[in-house]
Amino acid sequence: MSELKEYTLEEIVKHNTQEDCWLIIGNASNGGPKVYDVTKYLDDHPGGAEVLLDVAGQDADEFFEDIGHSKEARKELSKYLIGNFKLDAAALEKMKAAAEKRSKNEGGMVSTLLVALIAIVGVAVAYYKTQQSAGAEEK
Ligand code: HEM
Repeated sequence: MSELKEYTLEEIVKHNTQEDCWLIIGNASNGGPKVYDVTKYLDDHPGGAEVLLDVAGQDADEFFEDIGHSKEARKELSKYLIGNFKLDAAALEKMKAAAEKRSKNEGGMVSTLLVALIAIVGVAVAYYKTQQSAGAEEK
Protein backbone atom coordinates (compact mmCIF):
# COMPACT_ATOMS: atom_id res chain seq x y z
CA MET A 1 0.00 0.00 0.00
CA SER A 2 1.44 3.34 -0.96
CA GLU A 3 1.80 5.90 1.79
CA LEU A 4 -0.62 8.78 1.62
CA LYS A 5 0.85 12.23 1.26
CA GLU A 6 0.47 14.58 4.19
CA TYR A 7 -0.90 18.08 3.67
CA THR A 8 -0.84 20.98 6.11
CA LEU A 9 -3.67 23.48 6.49
CA GLU A 10 -1.41 26.10 4.93
CA GLU A 11 -1.27 24.06 1.71
CA ILE A 12 -4.94 22.99 1.75
CA VAL A 13 -6.41 26.51 2.08
CA LYS A 14 -4.91 27.44 -1.30
CA HIS A 15 -7.26 25.00 -3.06
CA ASN A 16 -10.44 26.93 -2.61
CA THR A 17 -11.84 27.61 -6.07
CA GLN A 18 -14.16 25.98 -8.60
CA GLU A 19 -11.13 24.98 -10.67
CA ASP A 20 -9.26 23.55 -7.72
CA CYS A 21 -11.31 22.47 -4.72
CA TRP A 22 -10.01 20.46 -1.78
CA LEU A 23 -11.89 19.51 1.37
CA ILE A 24 -10.84 18.11 4.74
CA ILE A 25 -13.27 15.40 5.86
CA GLY A 26 -12.96 12.84 8.65
CA ASN A 27 -12.27 12.82 12.37
CA ALA A 28 -10.77 10.72 15.14
CA SER A 29 -13.71 8.27 15.00
CA ASN A 30 -13.19 7.28 11.35
CA GLY A 31 -9.47 7.19 10.71
CA GLY A 32 -8.66 10.85 11.13
CA PRO A 33 -9.08 13.90 8.97
CA LYS A 34 -8.23 13.29 5.32
CA VAL A 35 -7.80 15.51 2.30
CA TYR A 36 -10.01 15.14 -0.80
CA ASP A 37 -9.69 16.79 -4.19
CA VAL A 38 -13.37 17.15 -5.14
CA THR A 39 -12.87 19.48 -8.14
CA LYS A 40 -14.21 16.88 -10.59
CA TYR A 41 -17.14 16.05 -8.30
CA LEU A 42 -18.48 19.62 -7.95
CA ASP A 43 -20.95 19.34 -10.86
CA ASP A 44 -22.06 15.84 -9.83
CA HIS A 45 -22.77 16.53 -6.15
CA PRO A 46 -26.51 15.98 -5.50
CA GLY A 47 -26.39 18.74 -2.88
CA GLY A 48 -24.97 21.20 -5.43
CA ALA A 49 -21.54 22.71 -6.06
CA GLU A 50 -22.23 25.78 -3.95
CA VAL A 51 -22.18 24.02 -0.57
CA LEU A 52 -18.86 22.39 -1.42
CA LEU A 53 -17.35 25.67 -2.60
CA ASP A 54 -18.47 27.31 0.65
CA VAL A 55 -16.12 25.01 2.56
CA ALA A 56 -13.40 24.69 -0.12
CA GLY A 57 -9.93 24.54 1.39
CA GLN A 58 -11.42 24.03 4.84
CA ASP A 59 -12.44 21.37 7.34
CA ALA A 60 -15.87 20.24 6.06
CA ASP A 61 -16.24 17.25 8.39
CA GLU A 62 -18.95 18.71 10.61
CA PHE A 63 -21.03 19.78 7.56
CA PHE A 64 -20.52 16.42 5.88
CA GLU A 65 -21.68 14.55 9.01
CA ASP A 66 -24.55 16.94 9.78
CA ILE A 67 -26.21 16.17 6.44
CA GLY A 68 -26.16 12.47 7.32
CA HIS A 69 -24.62 11.37 4.02
CA SER A 70 -25.41 7.83 2.87
CA LYS A 71 -23.04 4.88 2.55
CA GLU A 72 -22.96 5.53 -1.21
CA ALA A 73 -21.89 9.12 -0.56
CA ARG A 74 -19.02 7.85 1.63
CA LYS A 75 -18.02 5.39 -1.08
CA GLU A 76 -18.05 8.21 -3.62
CA LEU A 77 -15.97 10.35 -1.27
CA SER A 78 -13.23 7.72 -1.09
CA LYS A 79 -12.58 8.13 -4.84
CA TYR A 80 -11.26 11.65 -4.28
CA LEU A 81 -8.84 10.91 -1.45
CA ILE A 82 -5.44 12.50 -2.04
CA GLY A 83 -3.82 12.48 1.39
CA ASN A 84 -3.86 12.82 5.15
CA PHE A 85 -4.38 16.09 6.93
CA LYS A 86 -1.21 16.87 8.81
CA LEU A 87 -2.21 18.63 11.96
CA ASP A 88 0.11 21.44 12.94
CA ALA A 89 -0.15 22.95 16.41
CA ALA A 90 -2.62 25.65 15.31
CA ALA A 91 -4.95 23.22 13.51
CA LEU A 92 -4.82 20.80 16.44
CA GLU A 93 -5.78 23.59 18.80
CA LYS A 94 -8.69 24.59 16.55
CA MET A 95 -10.01 21.03 16.31
CA LYS A 96 -9.68 20.53 20.06
CA ALA A 97 -11.61 23.73 20.72
CA ALA A 98 -14.36 22.66 18.27
CA ALA A 99 -14.63 19.22 19.89
CA GLU A 100 -14.79 20.77 23.36
CA LYS A 101 -17.48 23.18 22.22
CA ARG A 102 -19.50 20.30 20.79
CA SER A 103 -19.27 18.22 23.95
CA LYS A 104 -20.08 21.27 26.09
CA ASN A 105 -23.19 21.92 24.00
CA GLU A 106 -24.29 18.34 24.44
CA GLY A 107 -23.58 18.52 28.18
CA GLY A 108 -25.52 21.79 28.39
CA MET A 109 -28.50 20.20 26.69
CA VAL A 110 -28.52 17.22 29.08
CA SER A 111 -28.32 19.39 32.19
CA THR A 112 -31.08 21.69 30.91
CA LEU A 113 -33.34 18.68 30.38
CA LEU A 114 -32.41 17.34 33.81
CA VAL A 115 -33.27 20.64 35.52
CA ALA A 116 -36.59 20.75 33.64
CA LEU A 117 -37.36 17.18 34.71
CA ILE A 118 -36.56 17.88 38.36
CA ALA A 119 -38.78 20.99 38.24
CA ILE A 120 -41.69 19.01 36.78
CA VAL A 121 -41.33 16.26 39.40
CA GLY A 122 -41.14 18.93 42.12
CA VAL A 123 -44.35 20.60 40.95
CA ALA A 124 -46.10 17.22 40.67
CA VAL A 125 -45.09 16.25 44.22
CA ALA A 126 -46.17 19.62 45.60
CA TYR A 127 -49.52 19.31 43.80
CA TYR A 128 -49.97 15.77 45.10
CA LYS A 129 -49.28 16.95 48.66
CA THR A 130 -51.77 19.82 48.47
CA GLN A 131 -54.41 17.44 47.11
CA GLN A 132 -53.68 15.00 49.92
CA SER A 133 -53.91 17.59 52.67
CA ALA A 134 -57.09 19.01 51.11
CA GLY A 135 -58.51 15.49 51.18
CA ALA A 136 -57.48 15.07 54.82
CA GLU A 137 -59.20 18.33 55.78
CA GLU A 138 -62.42 17.21 54.15
CA LYS A 139 -62.48 14.03 56.28
C1 HEM B 1 -16.77 14.82 -1.62
C2 HEM B 1 -17.57 14.97 -0.59
C3 HEM B 1 -19.02 14.70 -0.72
C4 HEM B 1 -19.66 13.68 -1.35
C5 HEM B 1 -19.06 12.49 -2.09
C6 HEM B 1 -21.08 13.91 -1.20
C7 HEM B 1 -22.07 13.11 -1.72
C8 HEM B 1 -23.41 13.34 -1.62
C9 HEM B 1 -24.44 12.45 -2.07
C10 HEM B 1 -24.21 11.12 -2.80
C11 HEM B 1 -25.63 13.04 -1.79
C12 HEM B 1 -27.03 12.46 -2.04
C13 HEM B 1 -27.62 11.94 -0.73
C14 HEM B 1 -26.81 10.81 -0.15
O1 HEM B 1 -26.58 9.81 -0.86
O2 HEM B 1 -26.39 10.94 1.02
C15 HEM B 1 -25.33 14.30 -1.15
C16 HEM B 1 -26.28 15.21 -0.74
C17 HEM B 1 -26.00 16.40 -0.11
N1 HEM B 1 -24.78 16.82 0.33
FE1 HEM B 1 -23.03 15.94 -0.11
N2 HEM B 1 -21.28 15.06 -0.47
C18 HEM B 1 -20.04 15.56 -0.15
C19 HEM B 1 -19.76 16.67 0.60
C20 HEM B 1 -20.68 17.51 1.12
C21 HEM B 1 -20.41 18.65 1.95
C22 HEM B 1 -19.04 19.05 2.45
C23 HEM B 1 -21.60 19.25 2.21
C24 HEM B 1 -21.90 20.46 3.03
C25 HEM B 1 -21.09 21.46 3.17
C26 HEM B 1 -22.63 18.50 1.54
C27 HEM B 1 -23.95 18.79 1.53
C28 HEM B 1 -24.93 18.05 0.94
C29 HEM B 1 -26.32 18.43 0.88
C30 HEM B 1 -26.92 19.72 1.43
C31 HEM B 1 -26.98 17.40 0.24
C32 HEM B 1 -28.46 17.35 -0.11
C33 HEM B 1 -29.20 16.64 0.98
C34 HEM B 1 -30.67 16.57 0.63
O3 HEM B 1 -31.12 17.21 -0.33
O4 HEM B 1 -31.34 15.82 1.35
N3 HEM B 1 -22.04 17.43 0.89
N4 HEM B 1 -23.99 14.46 -1.05
